[in-house]
Amino acid sequence: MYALLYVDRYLRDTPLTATVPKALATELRSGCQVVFSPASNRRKNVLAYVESIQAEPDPESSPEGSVVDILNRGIPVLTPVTMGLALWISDYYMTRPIEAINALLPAPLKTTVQDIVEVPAFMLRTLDRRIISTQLRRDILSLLQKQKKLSVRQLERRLGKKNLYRTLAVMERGGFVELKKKFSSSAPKTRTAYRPAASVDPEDVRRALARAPRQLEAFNRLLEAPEGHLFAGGQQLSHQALNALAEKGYAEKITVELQSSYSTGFSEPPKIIARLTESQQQVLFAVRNAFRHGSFRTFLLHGVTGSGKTMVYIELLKEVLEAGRNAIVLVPEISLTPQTASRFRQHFGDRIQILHSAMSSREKYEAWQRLRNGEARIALGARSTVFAPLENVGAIIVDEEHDPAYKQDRTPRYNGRDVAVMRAKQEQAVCVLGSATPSFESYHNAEQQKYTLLELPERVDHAEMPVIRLVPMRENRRLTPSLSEVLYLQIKQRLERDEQVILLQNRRGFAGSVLCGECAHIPLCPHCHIPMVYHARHSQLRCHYCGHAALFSKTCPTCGSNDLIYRSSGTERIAEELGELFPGERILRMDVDTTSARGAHAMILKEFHDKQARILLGTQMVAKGLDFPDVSLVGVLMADIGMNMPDFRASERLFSLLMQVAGRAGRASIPGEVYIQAYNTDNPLLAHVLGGCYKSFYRQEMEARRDLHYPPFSRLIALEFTSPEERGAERSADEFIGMLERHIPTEACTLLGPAPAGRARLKDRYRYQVLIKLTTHRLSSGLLKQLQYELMRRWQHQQLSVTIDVDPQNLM
Ligand SMILES: Nc1ncnc2c1ncn2[C@@H]1O[C@H](COP(=O)(O)OP(=O)(O)OP(=O)(O)O)[C@@H](O)[C@H]1O
Ligand SMILES: [Zn+2]
Repeated sequence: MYALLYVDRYLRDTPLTATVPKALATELRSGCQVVFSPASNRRKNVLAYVESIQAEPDPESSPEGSVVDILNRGIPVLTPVTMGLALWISDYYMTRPIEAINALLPAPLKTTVQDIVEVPAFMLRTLDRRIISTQLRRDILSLLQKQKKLSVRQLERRLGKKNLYRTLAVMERGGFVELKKKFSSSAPKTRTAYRPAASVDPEDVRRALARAPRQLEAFNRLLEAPEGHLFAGGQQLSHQALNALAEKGYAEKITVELQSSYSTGFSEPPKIIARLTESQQQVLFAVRNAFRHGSFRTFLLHGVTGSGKTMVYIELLKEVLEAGRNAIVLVPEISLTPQTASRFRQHFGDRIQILHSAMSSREKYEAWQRLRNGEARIALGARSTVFAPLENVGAIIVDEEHDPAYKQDRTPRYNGRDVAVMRAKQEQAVCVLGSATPSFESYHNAEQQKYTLLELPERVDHAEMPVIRLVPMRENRRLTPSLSEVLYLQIKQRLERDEQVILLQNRRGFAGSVLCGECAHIPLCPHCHIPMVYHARHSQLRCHYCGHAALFSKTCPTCGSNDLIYRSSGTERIAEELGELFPGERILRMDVDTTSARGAHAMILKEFHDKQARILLGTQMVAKGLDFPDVSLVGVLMADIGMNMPDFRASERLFSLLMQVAGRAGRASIPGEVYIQAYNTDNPLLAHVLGGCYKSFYRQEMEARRDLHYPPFSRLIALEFTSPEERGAERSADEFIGMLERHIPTEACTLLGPAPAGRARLKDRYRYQVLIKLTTHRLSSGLLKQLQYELMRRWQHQQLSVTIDVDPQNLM
């Protein structure tokens, strides 16, 4: 027998043939993970995946080695559907099948170093020699009896024998051994927390701390902590203050076990929703009918912010589970939307498996196994959750389908949303793409009847859409560099009424750049040649692309002048300005810098949810899915950020950001208002935002896209040529265009470039781009890949790397 295999680290486009020994033949199935032993070097075993099994060898390819062992107890790690997806991805996104396969399996499954064998406790007593039929099995058992636990590697070494997995799996089925994975973090995760000391009277403590405001505040917050304790390092709760409290005996240090896998660190009391609204029911009815029909169909659910899309998903999934089928829910980034995840969890309990990037290897591995063996029936998580090892999937939901986070920015550069549609097709499932601001691609597909459009034009419970107002910054009095008097008064009013405010500034750090008023010098990143961002807290300049950091000095490094101008405020500076305008008010800041610690997002959102703070300031993170009833005001500090980016999707992105953040206001009984500060008030996009109308914006933008043949009127393939040598990057791109033109008719596509990329140099590499616009034809994946390899081979001396990005989301 022969198997066609995709072998790890063998960068090939087609599977290779391997012989299968008789002993393995009955167990081997397609999708199995196996050990491949190449004929050229018998000792160099590699992991591989079985594409298919054949009785006869391929007449064109002779066997290159053999399958010597089967992993994962012979249970295929790829189902026919996920194998099909991997092959589709490698073809559509022009990568190698093994790269796609590796992308869809969790890391712990792709290594055998943690594999261990144990003897189950009872076996130690009841070893029955008659059952242990072979010498090898007896040897294994006697070794294990001495050691109780050995890694598979150790076992192999001691026995001087390799490829024991199949034997071990047979022995495991007989109950003689247990095969496990050992993870370094075997102990449950814990964290130090603080709680008020039991023996003290809060009033005494408050008096004693009258002169230590930080400690006093920390103590007050401990008293109010919902779970009775707080962790250090969260917003403004410094280790120092808490330690001081502990030393004085006012607080106690305790160790708290962190909840595992599904927990996102955010929870809220369940909300009882008696019944769906009329429009929710209509939408549910349409999707449910398609589901009952049992055939593939994709819906685009265009529902305004706060229209109750989540409840529709939940009701649909209830029916899917009842019908005995399974489901997948994709969200852009789970840490940013813990609220959505927790609502699903409330309804489905253990039947849902939440996949979280902050999970440990062990948690990831266990979650994967739970889905593979049917213990959990809904997988919810970010884009890679589309590969969940579930069988018989009946529905796939993609929440906030417009979000660019669905696109993976490394090989394979797939879009989770598009893979979701492909998977639904292969599973004969319904697929629901939901958004208040659908991507143009999806809306166009709906107009073309490829998707079925469903709408939720109103908010639930008669909540009104927020009123949106523009604040032209040139004409308005400013109280600080970033805050107009108008917005200030609005914030003040909300605080007086004890309502909440969300403020958006889509730039982090203190100042986007620092300009010398004397000599006009701007510090640039030495690796990327773009302005370094000033971070006041660490007194550092940082490059936001490569992370390079340098010490900030208050004098200009070239002329020594003290006259430095801080341009383009970031969240850090705005937090400082707000602190001055609203002394004593706690301001939560949410951006990449404040959320790097595990669980930090959830902590900030929880504090805001519990009204321990009334102002939440942040980057685009604050625009995502938050559903807090007391938020009555949303302020955008500078809508101009992102207006003039050289990317044809810049307007679409900004429109959707503004609409999404506006949508956080007035979601319950308190009406919402939105104030948008902008300099460039003529930008037509703003008029559409003020009108709150997606369709009018879509129509207008689509005209421009049609004229310029941009997606959805064409398909784009972006190629990037990078090299430490500028010449190499540019010339190879040129050569590529020449080669491509020789291979394809000119009318098949438009070629743009080569041109330096939006960020022409990143991390010491020069970047040149070529953009292929395909209006009618398709390009064969094989041709482009062949040209790619050819070029990399020819320009090896300049360390050229060429990446192909199909349907690129980011042209910078
Ligand atoms: N039928 C209903 N009756 C009462 N309240 C409801 C109903 N359906 C949903 N809600 C509530 O309405 C609020 C908004 O719902 P949800 O968060 O699902 O909106 P959404 O459409 O996802 O909005 P966004 O696009 O802004 O994320 C939630 O608090 C939800 O609990
Ligand atoms: Zn840099």
